[in-house]
Formats: sequence, C-alpha cells, structure tokens
Amino acid sequence: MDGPIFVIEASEAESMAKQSGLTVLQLLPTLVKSAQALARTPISNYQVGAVGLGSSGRIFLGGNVEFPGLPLYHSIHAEQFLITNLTLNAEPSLKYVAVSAAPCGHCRQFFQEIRHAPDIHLLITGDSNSNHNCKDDLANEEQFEPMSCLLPHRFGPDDLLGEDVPLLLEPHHNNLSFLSDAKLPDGVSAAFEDLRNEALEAANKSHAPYTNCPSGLALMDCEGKVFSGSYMESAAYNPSMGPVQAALVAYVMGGRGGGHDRIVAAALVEKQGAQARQEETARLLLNEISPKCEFKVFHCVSSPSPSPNNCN
Ligand SMILES: O=c1ccn([C@H]2C[C@H](O)[C@@H](CO)O2)c(=O)[nH]1
Ligand SMILES: [Zn+2]
Repeated sequence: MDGPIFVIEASEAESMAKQSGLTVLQLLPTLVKSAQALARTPISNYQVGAVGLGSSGRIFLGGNVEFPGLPLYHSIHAEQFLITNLTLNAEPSLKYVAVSAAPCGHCRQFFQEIRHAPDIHLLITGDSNSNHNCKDDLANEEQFEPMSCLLPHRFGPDDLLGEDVPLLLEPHHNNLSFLSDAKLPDGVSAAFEDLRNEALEAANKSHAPYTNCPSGLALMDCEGKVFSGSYMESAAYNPSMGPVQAALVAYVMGGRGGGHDRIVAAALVEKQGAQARQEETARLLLNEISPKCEFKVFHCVSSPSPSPNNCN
C-alpha cells in the first residue's frame, strides 16, 4: 500500500493538470485540501495545507504538525514543512505556493531564506485573503500575489550576509567531520554508527550562516528505517527550524502515517560548545513524543575548506 503523497513528479503534475483541463499552476490550489489532510494537529484541530511548485516542475505538499505536552514553539507550520520537503528533495527553487490560510508572520519571514524570495508568488485559498492591498498584482489570471506584497520592507539574508553565501535550497557543504579517531563510545549500540553518519550528512547540508553552528539529526523507527533532517536558520533567528523538526518532516513523509512513538533511536550531530546548541531542546522534544527513544549526541569539528589552488 502506498502512503500519502508529498511530492508529485513534474511529468505526473503535467498529466494531472491536462486531465483536469488546467495548467500546472491552476492545479496547485486544487491540491491544498490533500495537503491539509497531511497535517497532524492534536492541539488545534486546525489543518493548514501548503502546496509548492519548484523550478524543476515538481509539486511539493506540506501540513502543520503539533506536539501535545510541549511549548507551542516546537510546532511545525505547513509552510515550514513545505520548505523542508523541498530541501529534503534537493529542489533548487520555489516559484509558486498555494496555501489554505494566510501565512503567519514567521512563515513569511522563513520564506525570506530562499533567494529571490520577493518573487515567490502565493495564493491563499481560504477566506482570509480578503485583506490584500496589492490589487495590481492580483490582476494576473492566476491570482497569485508576490511575496514582496505579502511582506514589504523585508528583513532578510541580505541584511546580514554577503551575496556569495548559499541560501536555503542552494547546495551547502559545511565541511564537518568527526575527529579522525572517533569510535563509537563504549556501550553505544552499533545502530548508532549508521545513525550518526546520516546525522553528520544532514549537518553538512544544514543552513546555519548566522551562527556557524550547523547541525543534523537522524531518527530510526522500530523497523530500522532512518530519516534525517538539517537545522535551518532564519536571518531573524526565531523562525528557524530545528534539526528534530526537520527530521520529523522526513519521518512524517516516509513513515506512512506511523505515530512518533515508533521512533526508537535518534542521533544529533553538532559542534561541541556551539553557541546555538540543539542538544537540550532536541532531548526535550524527543523525550515527549517518544519516551523510549534512545538519544545520543555526537560532536563534530569543521575542517578548513580545501584551498582552490591545491590539486593534491
Ligand atoms: O502560517 C501558519 C499559521 C498557523 N499554522 C498552524 C500552526 C498551528 O498548528 C495551527 C494554529 O495556529 O496552524 C500554520 O501551519 N501556518
Ligand atoms: Zn506560519
């Protein structure tokens, strides 16, 4: 049995659109209800669905995820789920988004981590889109409005970073490694060898240009399946997405609807003494959603980037 769908391949998107007599762009709002159905909302029972079209022609879906028993800031918004879905699938850019409710301020801010964010076009399919003030942009036939309209006078990566720094969705390689003699500590089960390598790989893809404290987390379910996610920072700090949340997006997408209590082990990789440290928050979240999950932290170091002139 196939599980719910989180990614639609470009050719599939085209044939779905054709079958319904729509363009691919017009297909996006028709998928919002399916995205809402992916949400896990035991607290609010308020399902938000976000559907995005990438430059590859693929369509991505996301829903909000809530964690009872924890402070609300652990929640994953549908838009953050969507962006994480794009990163996990190496989608190079996001062009259009259809979403069931107006994106909150944090989500508008989180979108700013994507290059050319002001040109991402959004369509709000719910009732709450009546308060727009960019009528000229809404005159286009698809009714999508640019992010520059939804978030004018933006604060973003340009305020803090040089132009050559990779932004979200762009390839990252953080040059992190374990100390060369790092063996698994005594008493740590062999399953953690794989898990920590996956977590290191995720940390190497982490978007942490503001603190230089990248991190990654890998989870294992009770069938031995591994899911990993990378920490993603925001220029405005608070809408950042933690590595557990990112890995949980991968878990929700690949776990076929299983509860979080199926997660039995987790490895976090981050730098020792990092200024933006994930360990305690990750432990808190994992302990609440899956109390029997074994959680280990592994520290990494950044190796100097190889010199471009050194061919050896
Ligand atoms: O931009 C938003 C605003 C809210 N929510 C979610 C968070 C929470 O789960 C629920 C109620 O706020 O809706 C989103 O997913 N996106
Ligand atoms: Zn939001």
